[in-house]
Amino acid sequence: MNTDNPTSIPRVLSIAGTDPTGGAGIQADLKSIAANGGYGMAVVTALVAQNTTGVRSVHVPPSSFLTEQLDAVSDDVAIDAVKIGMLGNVEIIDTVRGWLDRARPPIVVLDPVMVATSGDRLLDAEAEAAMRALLSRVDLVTPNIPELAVLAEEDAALTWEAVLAQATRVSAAHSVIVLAKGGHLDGDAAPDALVDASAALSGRRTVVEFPGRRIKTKHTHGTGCSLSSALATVQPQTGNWEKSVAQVKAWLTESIANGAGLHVGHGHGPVHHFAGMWSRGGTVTRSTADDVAKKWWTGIRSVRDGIDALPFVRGLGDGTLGHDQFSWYLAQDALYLRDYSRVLAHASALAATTDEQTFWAANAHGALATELQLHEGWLGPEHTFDTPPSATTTAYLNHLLACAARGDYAVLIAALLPCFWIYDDVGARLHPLATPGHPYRSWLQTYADPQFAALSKQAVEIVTGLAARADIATQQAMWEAFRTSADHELAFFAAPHAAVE
Ligand SMILES: Nc1ncnc2c1ncn2[C@@H]1O[C@H](COP(=O)(O)OP(=O)(O)OP(=O)(O)O)[C@@H](O)[C@H]1O
Ligand SMILES: Cc1ncc(COP(=O)(O)O)c(N)n1
Repeated sequence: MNTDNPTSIPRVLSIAGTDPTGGAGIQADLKSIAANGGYGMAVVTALVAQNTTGVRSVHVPPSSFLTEQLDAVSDDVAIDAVKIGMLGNVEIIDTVRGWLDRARPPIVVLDPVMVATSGDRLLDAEAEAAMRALLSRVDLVTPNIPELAVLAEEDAALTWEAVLAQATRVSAAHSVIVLAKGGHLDGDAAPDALVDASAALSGRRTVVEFPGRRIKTKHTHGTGCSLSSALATVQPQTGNWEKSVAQVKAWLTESIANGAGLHVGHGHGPVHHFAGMWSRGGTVTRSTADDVAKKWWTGIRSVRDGIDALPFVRGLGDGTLGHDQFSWYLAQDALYLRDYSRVLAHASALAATTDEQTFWAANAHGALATELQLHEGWLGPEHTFDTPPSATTTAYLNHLLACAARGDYAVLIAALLPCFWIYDDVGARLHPLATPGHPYRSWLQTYADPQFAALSKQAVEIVTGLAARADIATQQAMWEAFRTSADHELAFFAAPHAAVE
Protein backbone atom coordinates (compact mmCIF):
# COMPACT_ATOMS: atom_id res chain seq x y z
CA MET A 1 0.00 0.00 0.00
CA ASN A 2 1.29 3.48 -0.81
CA THR A 3 1.49 5.23 2.54
CA ASP A 4 2.20 8.54 0.75
CA ASN A 5 -1.37 8.73 -0.49
CA PRO A 6 -3.27 10.97 1.93
CA THR A 7 -6.61 9.86 0.44
CA SER A 8 -8.07 6.42 -0.10
CA ILE A 9 -8.42 7.10 -3.82
CA PRO A 10 -5.59 5.31 -5.66
CA ARG A 11 -4.02 7.14 -8.58
CA VAL A 12 -3.84 4.54 -11.31
CA LEU A 13 -2.03 4.86 -14.64
CA SER A 14 -3.03 2.80 -17.65
CA ILE A 15 -0.35 2.37 -20.32
CA ALA A 16 -2.25 0.87 -23.25
CA GLY A 17 -3.65 1.17 -26.75
CA THR A 18 -6.95 2.75 -27.74
CA ASP A 19 -10.35 1.45 -28.71
CA PRO A 20 -12.50 4.21 -30.19
CA THR A 21 -15.65 2.17 -29.49
CA GLY A 22 -14.79 2.31 -25.78
CA GLY A 23 -14.86 -1.39 -24.96
CA ALA A 24 -11.18 -2.26 -24.64
CA GLY A 25 -7.80 -0.55 -24.18
CA ILE A 26 -7.42 2.69 -22.27
CA GLN A 27 -11.07 3.58 -22.71
CA ALA A 28 -12.10 0.40 -20.87
CA ASP A 29 -9.32 0.91 -18.32
CA LEU A 30 -10.48 4.40 -17.35
CA LYS A 31 -14.03 3.10 -16.84
CA SER A 32 -12.77 0.14 -14.78
CA ILE A 33 -10.59 2.35 -12.62
CA ALA A 34 -13.49 4.75 -11.96
CA ALA A 35 -15.93 1.89 -11.29
CA ASN A 36 -13.52 0.45 -8.71
CA GLY A 37 -12.87 3.69 -6.84
CA GLY A 38 -9.66 4.98 -8.43
CA TYR A 39 -8.45 8.12 -10.17
CA GLY A 40 -7.61 7.07 -13.71
CA MET A 41 -4.77 8.33 -15.91
CA ALA A 42 -3.78 7.08 -19.35
CA VAL A 43 -0.68 7.03 -21.55
CA VAL A 44 -1.31 5.85 -25.12
CA THR A 45 1.07 3.30 -26.65
CA ALA A 46 -0.79 2.84 -29.93
CA LEU A 47 -3.85 4.24 -31.67
CA VAL A 48 -5.97 1.38 -32.88
CA ALA A 49 -8.70 1.81 -35.50
CA GLN A 50 -10.97 -0.96 -34.21
CA ASN A 51 -14.54 -1.68 -33.27
CA THR A 52 -16.47 -4.61 -31.84
CA THR A 53 -15.99 -6.59 -35.06
CA GLY A 54 -12.22 -6.26 -35.43
CA VAL A 55 -9.04 -4.24 -35.83
CA ARG A 56 -8.64 -2.18 -39.02
CA SER A 57 -5.22 -0.61 -38.52
CA VAL A 58 -2.73 0.39 -35.84
CA HIS A 59 -0.78 3.64 -35.64
CA VAL A 60 2.21 3.66 -33.30
CA PRO A 61 3.51 7.15 -32.42
CA PRO A 62 7.33 7.55 -32.06
CA SER A 63 8.64 5.96 -28.85
CA SER A 64 10.19 9.32 -27.87
CA PHE A 65 6.64 10.65 -27.61
CA LEU A 66 5.66 7.69 -25.41
CA THR A 67 8.57 8.61 -23.12
CA GLU A 68 7.34 12.20 -23.02
CA GLN A 69 3.84 11.10 -22.02
CA LEU A 70 5.13 8.76 -19.31
CA ASP A 71 7.49 11.35 -17.85
CA ALA A 72 4.77 14.03 -17.96
CA VAL A 73 2.72 11.87 -15.61
CA SER A 74 5.45 10.64 -13.25
CA ASP A 75 7.20 14.05 -13.01
CA ASP A 76 4.03 15.47 -11.54
CA VAL A 77 1.74 12.81 -10.06
CA ALA A 78 2.45 10.23 -7.33
CA ILE A 79 1.34 6.98 -8.93
CA ASP A 80 -0.15 4.26 -6.71
CA ALA A 81 -0.43 1.56 -9.38
CA VAL A 82 0.21 0.96 -13.07
CA LYS A 83 -1.68 -1.28 -15.46
CA ILE A 84 0.11 -2.14 -18.69
CA GLY A 85 -1.93 -3.31 -21.68
CA MET A 86 -1.17 -3.34 -25.41
CA LEU A 87 2.51 -2.69 -26.09
CA GLY A 88 2.66 -3.62 -29.78
CA ASN A 89 6.36 -3.98 -30.50
CA VAL A 90 9.83 -4.38 -28.99
CA GLU A 91 10.57 -0.64 -29.00
CA ILE A 92 7.46 0.17 -26.97
CA ILE A 93 8.20 -2.64 -24.51
CA ASP A 94 11.77 -1.37 -24.03
CA THR A 95 10.55 2.22 -23.57
CA VAL A 96 8.02 1.19 -20.91
CA ARG A 97 10.62 -1.01 -19.16
CA GLY A 98 13.06 1.93 -19.05
CA TRP A 99 10.37 4.15 -17.55
CA LEU A 100 9.41 1.51 -14.95
CA ASP A 101 13.06 1.42 -13.85
CA ARG A 102 13.08 5.22 -13.46
CA ALA A 103 9.64 5.81 -11.95
CA ARG A 104 9.43 2.63 -9.81
CA PRO A 105 5.65 2.60 -9.32
CA PRO A 106 4.69 0.56 -6.22
CA ILE A 107 2.29 -1.82 -8.00
CA VAL A 108 2.54 -2.99 -11.62
CA VAL A 109 -0.08 -5.22 -13.28
CA LEU A 110 0.69 -6.48 -16.80
CA ASP A 111 -2.02 -7.72 -19.16
CA PRO A 112 0.23 -9.27 -21.84
CA VAL A 113 -2.07 -8.35 -24.74
CA MET A 114 -1.10 -10.33 -27.83
CA VAL A 115 -4.24 -11.15 -29.85
CA ALA A 116 -7.65 -9.41 -29.74
CA THR A 117 -10.90 -11.34 -29.17
CA SER A 118 -11.51 -10.82 -32.88
CA GLY A 119 -8.33 -12.81 -33.65
CA ASP A 120 -6.24 -9.81 -34.81
CA ARG A 121 -2.62 -9.60 -33.60
CA LEU A 122 -1.88 -6.70 -31.27
CA LEU A 123 1.77 -7.65 -30.57
CA ASP A 124 4.51 -8.34 -33.14
CA ALA A 125 5.54 -12.01 -33.07
CA GLU A 126 9.18 -10.98 -32.53
CA ALA A 127 8.19 -8.96 -29.44
CA GLU A 128 7.20 -12.03 -27.44
CA ALA A 129 10.69 -12.51 -25.95
CA ALA A 130 10.76 -8.82 -24.90
CA MET A 131 7.38 -9.34 -23.21
CA ARG A 132 8.83 -12.28 -21.23
CA ALA A 133 11.77 -10.11 -20.21
CA LEU A 134 9.36 -7.48 -18.90
CA LEU A 135 7.89 -9.97 -16.40
CA SER A 136 10.68 -9.41 -13.88
CA ARG A 137 9.52 -5.76 -13.55
CA VAL A 138 5.88 -6.54 -12.73
CA ASP A 139 4.02 -7.75 -9.64
CA LEU A 140 1.10 -9.50 -11.31
CA VAL A 141 0.64 -10.74 -14.89
CA THR A 142 -2.84 -11.64 -16.20
CA PRO A 143 -2.47 -13.84 -19.34
CA ASN A 144 -5.36 -15.61 -21.03
CA ILE A 145 -4.70 -19.22 -22.03
CA PRO A 146 -2.95 -18.53 -25.40
CA GLU A 147 -0.88 -15.70 -23.85
CA LEU A 148 0.14 -17.94 -20.96
CA ALA A 149 1.45 -20.49 -23.47
CA VAL A 150 3.58 -17.79 -25.15
CA LEU A 151 4.99 -16.69 -21.78
CA ALA A 152 5.75 -20.34 -20.94
CA GLU A 153 7.18 -20.97 -24.43
CA GLU A 154 4.94 -24.04 -24.60
CA ASP A 155 1.80 -25.15 -26.43
CA ALA A 156 -1.55 -23.84 -25.16
CA ALA A 157 -2.95 -25.78 -22.20
CA LEU A 158 -6.10 -27.76 -22.96
CA THR A 159 -7.38 -28.35 -19.43
CA TRP A 160 -7.66 -26.14 -16.35
CA GLU A 161 -5.16 -28.40 -14.51
CA ALA A 162 -2.68 -27.91 -17.36
CA VAL A 163 -3.28 -24.12 -17.17
CA LEU A 164 -2.42 -24.12 -13.46
CA ALA A 165 0.73 -26.19 -14.00
CA GLN A 166 1.85 -23.90 -16.82
CA ALA A 167 1.13 -20.79 -14.73
CA THR A 168 3.22 -22.27 -11.91
CA ARG A 169 6.18 -22.71 -14.28
CA VAL A 170 5.86 -19.11 -15.52
CA SER A 171 5.62 -17.81 -11.97
CA ALA A 172 8.75 -19.73 -10.95
CA ALA A 173 10.77 -18.82 -14.03
CA HIS A 174 10.05 -15.07 -13.83
CA SER A 175 9.37 -14.51 -10.08
CA VAL A 176 5.98 -13.04 -10.81
CA ILE A 177 2.48 -13.75 -9.52
CA VAL A 178 0.32 -15.08 -12.35
CA LEU A 179 -3.43 -14.64 -12.55
CA ALA A 180 -4.37 -17.50 -14.87
CA LYS A 181 -7.71 -16.81 -16.60
CA GLY A 182 -10.21 -19.42 -17.68
CA GLY A 183 -12.22 -17.18 -20.01
CA HIS A 184 -11.07 -19.18 -23.06
CA LEU A 185 -12.02 -22.59 -21.62
CA ASP A 186 -14.95 -24.60 -22.99
CA GLY A 187 -17.76 -25.59 -20.63
CA ASP A 188 -19.89 -23.93 -17.99
CA ALA A 189 -17.07 -22.72 -15.73
CA ALA A 190 -15.02 -19.53 -16.04
CA PRO A 191 -12.50 -19.94 -13.22
CA ASP A 192 -9.43 -17.82 -12.52
CA ALA A 193 -6.48 -18.64 -10.25
CA LEU A 194 -3.71 -16.71 -8.54
CA VAL A 195 -0.53 -18.70 -8.95
CA ASP A 196 2.62 -17.84 -7.02
CA ALA A 197 5.48 -20.30 -7.18
CA SER A 198 7.14 -18.58 -4.22
CA ALA A 199 4.05 -19.60 -2.20
CA ALA A 200 3.71 -16.16 -0.67
CA LEU A 201 -0.08 -16.22 -0.89
CA SER A 202 -2.03 -16.82 2.30
CA GLY A 203 -1.55 -20.23 3.93
CA ARG A 204 1.59 -20.51 1.80
CA ARG A 205 -0.45 -22.02 -0.99
CA THR A 206 0.89 -21.85 -4.54
CA VAL A 207 -2.51 -21.73 -6.19
CA VAL A 208 -5.64 -19.91 -5.01
CA GLU A 209 -8.65 -20.57 -7.20
CA PHE A 210 -11.59 -18.27 -7.86
CA PRO A 211 -14.40 -20.35 -9.31
CA GLY A 212 -16.75 -18.63 -11.74
CA ARG A 213 -19.82 -19.48 -13.78
CA ARG A 214 -19.59 -18.88 -17.54
CA ILE A 215 -22.11 -16.27 -18.64
CA LYS A 216 -23.67 -17.08 -22.01
CA THR A 217 -22.82 -13.91 -23.90
CA LYS A 218 -20.74 -12.81 -26.87
CA HIS A 219 -20.06 -9.46 -25.18
CA THR A 220 -16.62 -10.13 -23.71
CA HIS A 221 -14.63 -7.50 -25.64
CA GLY A 222 -12.19 -5.91 -23.22
CA THR A 223 -12.71 -8.28 -20.28
CA GLY A 224 -8.95 -8.78 -19.91
CA CYS A 225 -8.30 -5.00 -20.04
CA SER A 226 -11.06 -4.33 -17.53
CA LEU A 227 -9.91 -7.08 -15.16
CA SER A 228 -6.26 -5.97 -15.06
CA SER A 229 -6.98 -2.25 -14.60
CA ALA A 230 -9.54 -3.03 -11.88
CA LEU A 231 -6.93 -5.15 -10.08
CA ALA A 232 -4.41 -2.29 -10.28
CA THR A 233 -7.06 -0.07 -8.67
CA VAL A 234 -8.24 -2.40 -5.92
CA GLN A 235 -4.83 -3.74 -4.85
CA PRO A 236 -3.66 -0.38 -3.36
CA GLN A 237 -6.93 -0.38 -1.38
CA THR A 238 -6.76 -3.94 0.00
CA GLY A 239 -3.00 -4.64 -0.01
CA ASN A 240 -3.89 -8.31 -0.60
CA TRP A 241 -4.01 -9.96 -4.06
CA GLU A 242 -6.50 -12.64 -2.97
CA LYS A 243 -8.94 -10.06 -1.66
CA SER A 244 -8.42 -7.91 -4.74
CA VAL A 245 -9.12 -10.75 -7.19
CA ALA A 246 -12.23 -11.88 -5.27
CA GLN A 247 -13.61 -8.34 -5.23
CA VAL A 248 -12.78 -7.60 -8.86
CA LYS A 249 -14.11 -10.92 -10.15
CA ALA A 250 -17.49 -10.26 -8.52
CA TRP A 251 -17.58 -6.81 -10.14
CA LEU A 252 -16.48 -8.11 -13.56
CA THR A 253 -19.00 -10.96 -13.55
CA GLU A 254 -21.85 -8.49 -13.00
CA SER A 255 -20.37 -6.20 -15.67
CA ILE A 256 -20.14 -9.06 -18.22
CA ALA A 257 -23.69 -10.18 -17.42
CA ASN A 258 -25.00 -6.69 -18.23
CA GLY A 259 -22.90 -5.96 -21.33
CA ALA A 260 -25.64 -6.94 -23.80
CA GLY A 261 -27.90 -4.22 -22.37
CA LEU A 262 -25.56 -1.53 -23.71
CA HIS A 263 -26.32 -2.38 -27.37
CA VAL A 264 -22.89 -1.28 -28.56
CA GLY A 265 -21.77 -2.60 -31.95
CA HIS A 266 -22.55 -5.68 -34.05
CA GLY A 267 -19.70 -7.93 -32.92
CA HIS A 268 -18.27 -8.73 -29.51
CA GLY A 269 -19.71 -5.84 -27.49
CA PRO A 270 -18.21 -4.31 -24.35
CA VAL A 271 -18.98 -5.15 -20.72
CA HIS A 272 -21.08 -2.72 -18.66
CA HIS A 273 -18.49 -1.37 -16.22
CA PHE A 274 -21.04 0.60 -14.21
CA ALA A 275 -23.90 -1.94 -14.15
CA GLY A 276 -23.75 -2.47 -10.38
CA MET A 277 -22.99 1.14 -9.52
CA TRP A 278 -25.77 2.64 -11.62
CA SER A 279 -28.40 0.13 -10.54
CA ARG A 280 -27.61 0.36 -6.82
CA GLY A 281 -26.03 3.81 -6.39
CA GLY A 282 -27.76 5.76 -9.15
CA THR A 283 -26.24 8.46 -11.34
CA VAL A 284 -27.92 11.46 -9.76
CA THR A 285 -25.58 13.53 -7.60
CA ARG A 286 -26.74 12.92 -4.03
CA SER A 287 -27.78 15.72 -1.70
CA THR A 288 -25.22 16.87 0.85
CA ALA A 289 -26.11 17.27 4.53
CA ASP A 290 -26.32 21.03 3.92
CA ASP A 291 -28.75 20.49 1.03
CA VAL A 292 -30.95 18.30 3.25
CA ALA A 293 -30.83 20.88 6.06
CA LYS A 294 -31.86 23.70 3.69
CA LYS A 295 -34.63 21.57 2.13
CA TRP A 296 -36.09 20.51 5.47
CA TRP A 297 -35.84 23.99 7.01
CA THR A 298 -37.55 25.54 3.99
CA GLY A 299 -40.09 22.70 4.02
CA ILE A 300 -41.31 23.72 7.50
CA ARG A 301 -41.33 27.46 6.76
CA SER A 302 -45.12 27.72 7.21
CA VAL A 303 -44.81 25.94 10.58
CA ARG A 304 -42.07 28.36 11.68
CA ASP A 305 -44.06 31.39 10.51
CA GLY A 306 -47.11 29.96 12.28
CA ILE A 307 -45.17 29.64 15.57
CA ASP A 308 -43.88 33.24 15.32
CA ALA A 309 -47.43 34.50 14.82
CA LEU A 310 -48.92 32.66 17.83
CA PRO A 311 -50.29 34.79 20.69
CA PHE A 312 -48.28 32.64 23.12
CA VAL A 313 -44.93 33.39 21.44
CA ARG A 314 -45.78 37.05 20.81
CA GLY A 315 -47.00 37.47 24.39
CA LEU A 316 -43.87 35.81 25.76
CA GLY A 317 -41.79 38.26 23.72
CA ASP A 318 -43.59 41.48 24.61
CA GLY A 319 -44.42 40.43 28.19
CA THR A 320 -48.23 40.47 27.73
CA LEU A 321 -48.57 36.67 28.17
CA GLY A 322 -50.94 35.76 30.98
CA HIS A 323 -49.33 34.07 33.98
CA ASP A 324 -51.89 31.23 33.90
CA GLN A 325 -51.14 30.47 30.30
CA PHE A 326 -47.42 30.50 30.99
CA SER A 327 -47.83 28.14 33.98
CA TRP A 328 -50.06 25.83 31.92
CA TYR A 329 -47.38 25.73 29.21
CA LEU A 330 -44.63 25.02 31.76
CA ALA A 331 -46.59 22.15 33.31
CA GLN A 332 -47.17 20.55 29.89
CA ASP A 333 -43.55 21.14 28.93
CA ALA A 334 -42.40 19.36 32.09
CA LEU A 335 -44.51 16.34 31.16
CA TYR A 336 -43.12 16.52 27.64
CA LEU A 337 -39.48 16.69 28.84
CA ARG A 338 -39.84 13.59 31.02
CA ASP A 339 -40.77 11.36 28.06
CA TYR A 340 -38.66 13.28 25.54
CA SER A 341 -35.68 12.30 27.69
CA ARG A 342 -36.71 8.64 27.47
CA VAL A 343 -36.89 8.88 23.68
CA LEU A 344 -33.46 10.56 23.53
CA ALA A 345 -32.12 7.66 25.62
CA HIS A 346 -33.70 5.26 23.11
CA ALA A 347 -31.88 7.07 20.27
CA SER A 348 -28.67 6.63 22.25
CA ALA A 349 -29.35 2.91 22.52
CA LEU A 350 -29.84 2.61 18.75
CA ALA A 351 -26.93 4.86 17.67
CA ALA A 352 -24.35 3.25 15.39
CA THR A 353 -21.34 5.21 16.64
CA THR A 354 -20.19 5.91 20.18
CA ASP A 355 -20.06 9.65 19.37
CA GLU A 356 -23.75 9.67 18.52
CA GLN A 357 -24.54 7.35 21.42
CA THR A 358 -22.87 9.86 23.72
CA PHE A 359 -24.61 12.81 22.10
CA TRP A 360 -28.15 11.48 22.59
CA ALA A 361 -27.39 10.16 26.08
CA ALA A 362 -25.98 13.54 27.12
CA ASN A 363 -29.13 15.26 25.83
CA ALA A 364 -31.36 12.72 27.59
CA HIS A 365 -29.57 13.66 30.78
CA GLY A 366 -29.68 17.39 29.94
CA ALA A 367 -33.45 17.32 29.40
CA LEU A 368 -33.89 16.10 33.01
CA ALA A 369 -30.96 17.70 34.80
CA THR A 370 -31.03 21.15 33.25
CA GLU A 371 -34.36 21.83 31.56
CA LEU A 372 -36.73 20.00 33.86
CA GLN A 373 -34.95 21.49 36.87
CA LEU A 374 -35.68 24.93 35.47
CA HIS A 375 -39.39 24.08 35.24
CA GLU A 376 -39.34 22.85 38.83
CA GLY A 377 -37.93 26.25 39.80
CA TRP A 378 -41.06 27.95 38.38
CA LEU A 379 -43.68 25.30 39.22
CA GLY A 380 -42.31 24.02 42.54
CA PRO A 381 -40.80 20.51 42.59
CA GLU A 382 -43.78 18.93 44.34
CA HIS A 383 -46.27 20.24 41.70
CA THR A 384 -44.24 19.61 38.57
CA PHE A 385 -46.18 16.53 37.46
CA ASP A 386 -49.57 17.42 39.03
CA THR A 387 -51.25 18.24 35.73
CA PRO A 388 -52.66 15.61 33.37
CA PRO A 389 -51.16 15.77 29.89
CA SER A 390 -53.20 17.68 27.33
CA ALA A 391 -54.29 16.04 24.07
CA THR A 392 -51.59 18.05 22.29
CA THR A 393 -48.81 16.91 24.64
CA THR A 394 -50.01 13.31 24.38
CA ALA A 395 -50.12 13.47 20.58
CA TYR A 396 -46.57 14.83 20.29
CA LEU A 397 -45.18 12.30 22.77
CA ASN A 398 -47.03 9.44 21.11
CA HIS A 399 -45.41 10.33 17.80
CA LEU A 400 -41.93 10.30 19.39
CA LEU A 401 -42.57 7.12 21.39
CA ALA A 402 -43.95 5.38 18.30
CA CYS A 403 -40.82 6.29 16.32
CA ALA A 404 -38.73 4.89 19.19
CA ALA A 405 -40.84 1.71 19.35
CA ARG A 406 -40.44 1.10 15.60
CA GLY A 407 -36.69 1.07 16.21
CA ASP A 408 -35.51 2.85 13.05
CA TYR A 409 -32.65 5.06 14.28
CA ALA A 410 -32.67 7.38 11.25
CA VAL A 411 -36.39 8.08 11.49
CA LEU A 412 -36.26 8.45 15.27
CA ILE A 413 -33.54 11.09 15.30
CA ALA A 414 -35.33 12.97 12.50
CA ALA A 415 -38.41 13.07 14.75
CA LEU A 416 -36.31 14.39 17.64
CA LEU A 417 -34.72 17.19 15.62
CA PRO A 418 -37.46 19.88 15.57
CA CYS A 419 -37.37 20.14 19.35
CA PHE A 420 -33.71 21.20 19.11
CA TRP A 421 -33.87 23.26 15.97
CA ILE A 422 -37.17 25.14 16.31
CA TYR A 423 -36.64 25.82 20.03
CA ASP A 424 -33.16 27.21 19.30
CA ASP A 425 -34.52 29.33 16.44
CA VAL A 426 -37.45 30.77 18.42
CA GLY A 427 -35.13 31.37 21.39
CA ALA A 428 -32.67 33.35 19.24
CA ARG A 429 -35.44 35.88 18.51
CA LEU A 430 -36.88 35.93 22.04
CA HIS A 431 -33.82 36.33 24.21
CA PRO A 432 -32.88 39.88 23.01
CA LEU A 433 -36.32 40.96 24.31
CA ALA A 434 -35.34 40.14 27.91
CA THR A 435 -35.20 43.79 28.96
CA PRO A 436 -35.14 44.88 32.63
CA GLY A 437 -38.64 44.76 34.10
CA HIS A 438 -39.88 42.17 31.58
CA PRO A 439 -42.10 39.69 33.55
CA TYR A 440 -40.49 36.66 31.88
CA ARG A 441 -36.98 38.12 31.80
CA SER A 442 -35.21 35.25 33.56
CA TRP A 443 -37.04 32.70 31.37
CA LEU A 444 -36.10 34.51 28.15
CA GLN A 445 -32.49 34.73 29.30
CA THR A 446 -32.26 30.95 29.35
CA TYR A 447 -32.69 31.05 25.56
CA ALA A 448 -29.36 32.82 25.23
CA ASP A 449 -27.40 29.72 26.27
CA PRO A 450 -24.68 29.23 23.62
CA GLN A 451 -24.31 25.61 24.70
CA PHE A 452 -27.84 24.81 23.58
CA ALA A 453 -27.19 26.49 20.22
CA ALA A 454 -24.12 24.27 19.80
CA LEU A 455 -26.11 21.14 20.69
CA SER A 456 -28.82 22.10 18.23
CA LYS A 457 -26.20 22.60 15.48
CA GLN A 458 -24.71 19.21 16.27
CA ALA A 459 -28.13 17.55 16.16
CA VAL A 460 -28.79 19.11 12.74
CA GLU A 461 -25.42 17.84 11.48
CA ILE A 462 -25.98 14.29 12.75
CA VAL A 463 -29.52 13.97 11.41
CA THR A 464 -29.01 15.65 8.02
CA GLY A 465 -25.66 13.85 7.58
CA LEU A 466 -27.40 10.53 8.03
CA ALA A 467 -30.22 11.58 5.70
CA ALA A 468 -27.69 12.53 3.00
CA ARG A 469 -26.14 9.04 3.20
CA ALA A 470 -29.49 7.21 3.40
CA ASP A 471 -31.41 5.68 0.49
CA ILE A 472 -34.31 7.67 -0.96
CA ALA A 473 -37.01 5.73 0.93
CA THR A 474 -35.27 6.25 4.30
CA GLN A 475 -34.68 9.91 3.52
CA GLN A 476 -38.40 10.31 2.76
CA ALA A 477 -39.39 8.53 6.00
CA MET A 478 -36.99 10.79 7.93
CA TRP A 479 -38.53 13.90 6.37
CA GLU A 480 -42.06 12.72 7.25
CA ALA A 481 -41.05 12.11 10.88
CA PHE A 482 -39.31 15.50 11.04
CA ARG A 483 -42.28 17.37 9.50
CA THR A 484 -44.77 15.64 11.81
CA SER A 485 -42.72 16.69 14.86
CA ALA A 486 -42.56 20.25 13.52
CA ASP A 487 -46.38 20.26 13.26
CA HIS A 488 -46.55 19.05 16.87
CA GLU A 489 -44.21 21.90 17.91
CA LEU A 490 -46.64 24.42 16.41
CA ALA A 491 -49.61 22.76 18.14
CA PHE A 492 -47.68 22.70 21.43
CA PHE A 493 -47.06 26.46 21.36
CA ALA A 494 -50.69 27.09 20.31
CA ALA A 495 -52.22 24.90 23.06
CA PRO A 496 -51.90 27.26 26.11
CA HIS A 497 -54.26 29.84 24.55
CA ALA A 498 -56.78 27.18 23.54
CA ALA A 499 -56.74 25.65 27.03
CA VAL A 500 -56.61 28.74 29.25
CA GLU A 501 -58.84 31.81 28.74
N1 LIG B 1 -18.36 -15.70 -20.54
C1 LIG B 1 -17.79 -15.36 -19.38
N2 LIG B 1 -18.46 -15.49 -18.22
C2 LIG B 1 -17.92 -15.15 -17.05
N3 LIG B 1 -16.66 -14.70 -16.93
C3 LIG B 1 -15.92 -14.57 -18.05
C4 LIG B 1 -16.43 -14.88 -19.32
N4 LIG B 1 -15.47 -14.63 -20.25
C5 LIG B 1 -14.41 -14.17 -19.58
N5 LIG B 1 -14.66 -14.13 -18.25
C6 LIG B 1 -13.78 -13.63 -17.20
O1 LIG B 1 -13.21 -12.43 -17.69
C7 LIG B 1 -11.87 -12.30 -17.34
C8 LIG B 1 -11.00 -12.23 -18.59
O2 LIG B 1 -10.83 -13.53 -19.06
P1 LIG B 1 -10.33 -13.96 -20.48
O3 LIG B 1 -9.74 -15.30 -20.32
O4 LIG B 1 -11.45 -13.80 -21.46
O5 LIG B 1 -9.20 -12.89 -20.75
P2 LIG B 1 -8.77 -12.16 -22.07
O6 LIG B 1 -8.89 -13.10 -23.22
O7 LIG B 1 -7.47 -11.55 -21.80
O8 LIG B 1 -9.84 -11.05 -22.22
P3 LIG B 1 -10.06 -10.15 -23.53
O9 LIG B 1 -11.44 -10.53 -23.99
O10 LIG B 1 -10.01 -8.76 -23.07
O11 LIG B 1 -8.99 -10.50 -24.49
C9 LIG B 1 -11.57 -13.51 -16.47
O12 LIG B 1 -11.81 -13.17 -15.12
C10 LIG B 1 -12.59 -14.52 -16.93
O13 LIG B 1 -12.86 -15.50 -15.95
C1 LIG C 1 -6.12 -1.39 -27.46
C2 LIG C 1 -6.57 -2.78 -27.16
N1 LIG C 1 -6.05 -3.42 -26.10
C3 LIG C 1 -6.44 -4.69 -25.83
C4 LIG C 1 -7.37 -5.31 -26.58
C5 LIG C 1 -7.77 -6.73 -26.26
O1 LIG C 1 -9.10 -6.83 -25.87
P1 LIG C 1 -10.02 -7.92 -26.53
O2 LIG C 1 -9.24 -9.21 -26.54
O3 LIG C 1 -11.20 -8.02 -25.63
O4 LIG C 1 -10.35 -7.45 -27.91
C6 LIG C 1 -7.91 -4.61 -27.68
N2 LIG C 1 -8.83 -5.14 -28.50
N3 LIG C 1 -7.48 -3.35 -27.94
